[in-house]
Amino acid sequence: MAAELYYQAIGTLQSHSHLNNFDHHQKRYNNVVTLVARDFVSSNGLSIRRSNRSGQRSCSVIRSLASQTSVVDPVLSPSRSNAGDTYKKSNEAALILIRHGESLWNEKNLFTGCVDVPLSKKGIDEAIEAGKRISSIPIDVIFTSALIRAQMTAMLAMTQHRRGKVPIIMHNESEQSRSWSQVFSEDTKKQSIPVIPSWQLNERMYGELQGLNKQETADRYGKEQVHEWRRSYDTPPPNGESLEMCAERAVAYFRDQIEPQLLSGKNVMISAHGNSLRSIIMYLDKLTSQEVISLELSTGIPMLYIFKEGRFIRRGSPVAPSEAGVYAYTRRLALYKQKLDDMFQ
Ligand SMILES: O=C(O)[C@@H](CO)OP(=O)(O)O
Repeated sequence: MAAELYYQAIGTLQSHSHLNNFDHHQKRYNNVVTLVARDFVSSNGLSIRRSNRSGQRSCSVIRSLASQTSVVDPVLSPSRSNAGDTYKKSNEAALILIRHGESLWNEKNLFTGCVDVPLSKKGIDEAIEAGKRISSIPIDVIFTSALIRAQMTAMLAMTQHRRGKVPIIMHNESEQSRSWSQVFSEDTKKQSIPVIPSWQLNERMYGELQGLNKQETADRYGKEQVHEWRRSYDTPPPNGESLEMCAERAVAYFRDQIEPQLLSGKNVMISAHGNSLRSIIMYLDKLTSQEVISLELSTGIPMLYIFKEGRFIRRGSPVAPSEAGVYAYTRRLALYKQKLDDMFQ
């Protein structure tokens, strides 16, 4: 078992990159992943000392404790696990970030922003593939943007999850929608995962570029100008949002609504967009406004962080065709997977 898990860690060392054109940070992430592997080996009984040197960063002060969701996963419940004590002590939570699969406008190379376009056939396949990669990672609550491409991605990914819980969209738009979508069985609630949509996780509003072809726009305004609109931190596209403006609402939402869930031990998946996730990753990894320029996210590749002792620790990003062998599991994640193996094999 220890050896198998060690090789999963090594697998991650060899296959962690989802960040294109990101050499500088690649080195930093290599360090992090190396430390992850050391930590991992150490937690499996081998005597390799854990170093403090890492790219891990402290997260900001958690400002509030949100109410707990009613969903308690029996797989994680101490009473159902011989590793219950470990769960209590480890006090960690998984955070999965996923950019939606390819949309019909990604396929056509059009600026999309807040236009609500569904996934392409390729995007559907990517979402299902992403689901396979995270099928053994615990998920207690899902946050998505209000846009269908992020919601489709989350739902399609969850069809692959081995735990088999049902993702249910929470309709909090009005008192009536809340009341009309109530569930009256505690058992059924326990077999459900709340999916919380919010506009704050939407793609950056692309202003007057929405619907324009990216190549034609570059031909017209120049490659440099378009690159600045697309990747700079503080230059907004005409009448649209800069990454900085997008970060103001996406990171605030993350801090107010998502961090408290992680702090209370909930495992969270966020399904969102290239730029809303870039701004969140900038916050998690403490990137500078210069560094974030070269951060590119691929469609449909899940990224895993562990939230532990107030810090976000990147655990690698799988690029292999299946979930097995791509993540360096923490001890807690390995136990969860083992429990699923025991339950479903
Ligand atoms: O068009 C968009 O909404 C985004 C994401 O697809 O494009 P960009 O890569 O320019 O941020």
